[in-house]
Amino acid sequence: MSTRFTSRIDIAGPRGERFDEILTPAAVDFIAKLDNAFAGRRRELLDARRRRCEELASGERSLEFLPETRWIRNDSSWQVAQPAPGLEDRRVEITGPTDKKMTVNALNSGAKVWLADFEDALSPTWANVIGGQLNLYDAIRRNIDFESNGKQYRVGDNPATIVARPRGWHLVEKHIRIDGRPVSASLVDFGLYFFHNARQLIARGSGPYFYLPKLESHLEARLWNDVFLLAQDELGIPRGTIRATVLIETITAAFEMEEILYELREHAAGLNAGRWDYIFSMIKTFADSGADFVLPDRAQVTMTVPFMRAYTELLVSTCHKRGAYAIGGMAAFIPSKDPEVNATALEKVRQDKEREANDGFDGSWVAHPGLVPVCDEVFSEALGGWPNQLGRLRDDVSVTGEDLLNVASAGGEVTERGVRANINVALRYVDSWLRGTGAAAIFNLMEDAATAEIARCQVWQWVRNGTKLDDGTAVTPELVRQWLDEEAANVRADLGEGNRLDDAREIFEETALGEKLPSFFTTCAYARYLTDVR
Ligand SMILES: CC(=O)SCCNC(=O)CCNC(=O)[C@H](O)C(C)(C)COP(=O)(O)OP(=O)(O)OC[C@H]1O[C@@H](n2cnc3c(N)ncnc32)[C@H](O)[C@@H]1OP(=O)(O)O
Ligand SMILES: O=CC(=O)O
Ligand SMILES: [Mg+2]
Repeated sequence: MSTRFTSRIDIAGPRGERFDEILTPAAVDFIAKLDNAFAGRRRELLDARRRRCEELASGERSLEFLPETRWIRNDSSWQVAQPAPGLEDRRVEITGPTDKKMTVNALNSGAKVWLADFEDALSPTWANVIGGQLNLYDAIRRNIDFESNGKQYRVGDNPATIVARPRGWHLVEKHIRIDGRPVSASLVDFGLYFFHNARQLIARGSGPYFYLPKLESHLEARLWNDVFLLAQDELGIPRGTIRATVLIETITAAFEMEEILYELREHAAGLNAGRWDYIFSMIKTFADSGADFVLPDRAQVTMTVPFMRAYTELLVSTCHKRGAYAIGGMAAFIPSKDPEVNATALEKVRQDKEREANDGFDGSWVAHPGLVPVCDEVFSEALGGWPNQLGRLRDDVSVTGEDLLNVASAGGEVTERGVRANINVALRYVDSWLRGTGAAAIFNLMEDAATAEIARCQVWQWVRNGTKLDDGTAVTPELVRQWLDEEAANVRADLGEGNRLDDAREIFEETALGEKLPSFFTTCAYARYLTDVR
């Protein structure tokens, strides 16, 4: 179905129940204003990404702290905005998709913040995108009570502060078209949430807050800042009301952390160490740069390997120098009904949070309500009565560009088990994503889009480099195809009827075994499988 709101805007896609409450003419018009103002710059920045990527791959260029922005790093006079209402204490942040049940559960989880996810944990079907907006709309207005399986769901008295995470700049939303062009998915997710909820949130003592994913440069942060300025002006909301926490989850952004905070300083709340996409970015950026950049099995790339420590140490010291919160990342372990597995998971999460708290982070992420208490306990002890650790300036930290790029420092090895694990988890996750679920529990771990990206990129890198396994066998396309057949058969036996394994396999083959390494599996898989709109 296709409905014309104005001469320029088309909404294509099924009209779900109450979708018209989100896709009002005024809201869609607001998206169109954002698109008109920023679509061109978005395209230019995506071109700049591509050019930089090619230059890095060909060795024409290397990564360094930018000489032209040294003045920003050397100017000690600037700080980011003061913490906004509801964001003063961020010791525990729960993340999760915006389906109805998870929305209520996350808000009631005891976490200080809920990252309402339209990104790594989203399968961007039209139903999920607009349904998620509806759930947020209802939850903010305390109008989301329901019953399911005999359990009452109702937002309690002290809910978490909502921080919405729109999709990244690389994605489009094909169901909203302006002059025939699909609109930036970032602008759709941001725009609809902001348009409908900013005033409500402010009236309730909170505000319109965002996590910004997958930025690759400070110029992309500048674009977001300009989006915020226009959006606030359009709705007559004072500039500086929005707060944004930027995920540092690409290697190029790690070289521009201070500049990113500077660009957004009027709206900046902090930086987050998005470890999974960071690993993905590291592999992708240097996939063709030779053996020195080949990472070992995914399970061996932990937060304690030197190049990952360099990144988190730099993040904390950069944030605290500028009065910004440093928020830790996601340990993938989730609670289990098996007491032994559960105890191990809780212990692993505890160790992860202890390391972050000791390093000076102001809070961290958990994937499940059952992990809120452990994160709370660890950070409460480290904070010692304060809402943050901004006072810990970490002047002792000195991280060089070489430290950030020292992939070889990870050591470790590549094994048959590691290759098979990547194939297996990628198939399972992509199957889930194609069926509309963007976060899944797989072998007692929380897996999302970043996992599948790491898994298929590692395979590509190992094949490209003819990497030798621990037993001396080289990783070849033929070997991977043989293991792919075997792993697909195993996975099929578990998934049963109605699975999308054949499609998942096709996506894996294209994105892990093709001649070129695609930037994201989500972009092509979205266009091919999640929408009929061409
Ligand atoms: C790389 C990154 O970007 S990390 C951030 C993105 N990823 C995420 O946000 C993933 C968040 N986590 C999840 O989605 C889920 O925890 C999963 C999919 C991993 C597991 O979910 P489930 O299989 O439902 O777990 P489980 O059965 O243990 O859930 C128990 C209860 O907790 C709820 N729950 C589990 N995780 C969450 C969550 N993150 N938010 C809110 N509620 C949750 C379930 O809805 C369920 O509620 P119920 O008792 O009312 O039915
Ligand atoms: O978004 C978080 C990450 O780790 O990736
Ligand atoms: Mg991420």
